[in-house]
Amino acid sequence: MGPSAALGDQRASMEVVKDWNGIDQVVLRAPRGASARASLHGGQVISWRNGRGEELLFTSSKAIFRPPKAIRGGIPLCFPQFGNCGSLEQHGFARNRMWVVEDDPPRLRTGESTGCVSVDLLLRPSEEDLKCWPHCFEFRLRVSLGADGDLSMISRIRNVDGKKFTFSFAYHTYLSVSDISEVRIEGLETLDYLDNLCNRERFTEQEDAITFESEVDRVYLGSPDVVAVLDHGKKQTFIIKKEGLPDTVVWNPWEKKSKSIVDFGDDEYKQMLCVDGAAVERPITLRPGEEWTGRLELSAVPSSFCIKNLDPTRSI
Ligand SMILES: O=P(O)(O)OC[C@H]1O[C@H](O)[C@H](O)[C@@H](O)[C@@H]1O
Repeated sequence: MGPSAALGDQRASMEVVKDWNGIDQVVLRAPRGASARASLHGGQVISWRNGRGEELLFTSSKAIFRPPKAIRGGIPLCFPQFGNCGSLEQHGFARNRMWVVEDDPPRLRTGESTGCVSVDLLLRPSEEDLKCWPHCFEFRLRVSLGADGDLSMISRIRNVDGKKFTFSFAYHTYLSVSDISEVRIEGLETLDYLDNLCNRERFTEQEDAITFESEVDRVYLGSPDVVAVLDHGKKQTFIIKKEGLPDTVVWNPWEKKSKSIVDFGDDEYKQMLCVDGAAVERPITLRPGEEWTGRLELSAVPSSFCIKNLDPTRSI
């Protein structure tokens, strides 16, 4: 074993394993030890670990890892509907379907970085899906890990139908936090938001930073493409960068709602916070042959690396 291997260095790798229900999971490993795991159930990233092996995403101890239930945790994909504003089941069906690995996907735009290891997943509608949402689409998801352990996700949704269709979308990202009372979000101050707890009424954020003392369920509108989630307990900051996704959803169910969610522990709201790059207020319309791209990039850095070092105008 060479000296670098002794320090935990390894080659980037991708491996397909079975979970305890026999469902395939794709495990990505970056050279300095970071890893990510995506289940073909929902095309859902269910784990993202840093180079020290620490889990950065929350998954409930009561999560059910079998269709037709979505997995409570990780990064469910809400498509073609976010929430319950529409005729479909809550958050659409993509998170409950079996995806496939695509070995030879169409190329991304030139110049797009794809990390040091990645996997491409694909969802096409089934006959049943077409009965409730009669639109032919191809949803391609690339999940990548950078050499530094950053997690990036690129969603490409293509209209392969003969007529236009409209959808909403979210990367419903369950971040793992030390304690919700130790967490604040920077980057959403002064924005307007729709409050799901008040019939989606529109308000303007008055706080300098968002902190948590009760249930929160909001869609921040026209949010910047870089938002920071500071966790004082872990002295760690999540940097969330997005592209093609105008809104940011913030959700914590708090005590009472937690007790009503069957696949969620009564006290688990303390260890999680959902901050989603999303397109909710203005759904996306694709004409036949058109494709939409929405990107999300997550990094976890020591909090001493302050948000002021970030340039919100830099695209990902
Ligand atoms: O329980 P789920 O269907 O996974 O939804 C969990 C939550 O997702 C989003 O954050 C919505 O804004 C919430 O209203 C919803 O409660």
